[in-house]
Amino acid sequence: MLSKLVLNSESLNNVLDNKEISRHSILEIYHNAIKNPNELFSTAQVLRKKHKGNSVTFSKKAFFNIVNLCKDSCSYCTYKAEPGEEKLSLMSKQQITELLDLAKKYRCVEALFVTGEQPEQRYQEAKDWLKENGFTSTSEYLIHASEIALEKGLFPHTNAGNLNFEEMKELKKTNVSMGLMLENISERLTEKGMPHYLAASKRPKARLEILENSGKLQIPMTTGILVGIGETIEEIIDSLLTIKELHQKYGNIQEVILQNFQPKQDTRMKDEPSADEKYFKTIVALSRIIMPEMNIQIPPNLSPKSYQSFLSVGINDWGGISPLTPDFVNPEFSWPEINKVDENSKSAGFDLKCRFPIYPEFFSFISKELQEKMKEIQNEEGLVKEEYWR
Ligand SMILES: O=c1nc2n(C[C@H](O)[C@H](O)[C@H](O)CO)c3cc(O)ccc3cc-2c(=O)[nH]1
Ligand SMILES: C[C@H]1O[C@@H](n2cnc3c(N)ncnc32)[C@H](O)[C@@H]1O
Ligand code: MET
Ligand code: SF4
Repeated sequence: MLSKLVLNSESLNNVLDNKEISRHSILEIYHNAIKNPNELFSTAQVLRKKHKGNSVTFSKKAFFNIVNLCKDSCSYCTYKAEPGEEKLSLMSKQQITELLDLAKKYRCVEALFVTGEQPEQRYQEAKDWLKENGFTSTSEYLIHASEIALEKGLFPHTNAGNLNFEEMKELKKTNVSMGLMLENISERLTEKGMPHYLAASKRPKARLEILENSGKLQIPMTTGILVGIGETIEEIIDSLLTIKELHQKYGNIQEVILQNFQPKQDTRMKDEPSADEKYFKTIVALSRIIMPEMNIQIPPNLSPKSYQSFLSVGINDWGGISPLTPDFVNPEFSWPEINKVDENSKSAGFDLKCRFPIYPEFFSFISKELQEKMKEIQNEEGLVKEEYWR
């Protein structure tokens, strides 16, 4: 397969020969791809086949919108609620338990716990809610929720923004993996008028520190970038190189999500265009050549008409797909039916597989107890797909 690909680009030939690629070459590849993307796309495809074969994975999940009060304000976000708003979510222990039971009935394997950024630091409502449930911090509550999830046979994956070292250390006991989007490594995007101006937790230094901590703790980590928020291509490439360096240093990045920005009413970015599909695809392919062995994910609901075409530019994962809860971050984009994703993956030439919220390559990072619990519901080949996508 490799020898069949005849490329004009010396840089892409180097990539196929497993040579390290410089920032300068990546930029050059990008600019050539803007004129004609074929060589970049076929290189990404070859690497994808080489490292991931013909399979594409997903995790069957339920999305727990634990608390959406948030001390930050990103200009693109409608997840965040203010006290009194209709969309405000403050899940009680009982609501969490009920949703876990329902998720189990639907045969979900993942409980995705999402929160705003340290809500109790800014809102009395959050403090009261924690107190009513018997806790003093959001992370304490998440630790408790994760324990119940495990008891019920679901595997927790928490993305609660910037948690500190001790909080992550505690959550590692029950979470098979955790998530934190880098978003972007650019300081410029935190300046006045930019999307992260009012979000201290999105300062690159702050996010990096958390990701570094996840490395020191050897937590299988999901991270990624948000594409289309006014960044330059240099800033995208620097963000991808940052993730690559983190992984070279600690070995714990299990997947990279490439999330395409979608504008929303009632946000400061409502009049900005959504991420351009050609631009987005080029970035997907660049990610594959920068990190040939990485698990690379795009959410299918954010490209409803064309998600399957991303299989031929380098992705190998669809992320969490929920049969019962909305995507509370992008509620206007419902998740496709798993059957449909199967069909579409198949007609593009790929084999859909169900995975846990931790990829098999990382099983050794987590406790024996957690590994045993996962083994209870799978056979030698992993999760039996037919059982998990109805
Ligand atoms: O695998 C993950 N996917 C995460 N995703 C991806 C999510 O499952 C969906 O695929 C996308 O939101 C699609 O809109 C998030 C999406 C959000 O919009 C907000 C938060 C997250 C957090 C995670 C996460 O921690 N891990
Ligand atoms: C949880 C993740 O959801 C993503 N996120 C937040 N708002 C949007 C939006 N408008 N469009 C796409 N993704 C978004 C961010 O990347 C955040 O980290
Ligand atoms: C909708 S964002 C949810 C997770 C966290 N608040 C973050 O931005 O990273
Ligand atoms: S994206 Fe996360 S940190 Fe930013 S406002 Fe929304 S909930 Fe808060």
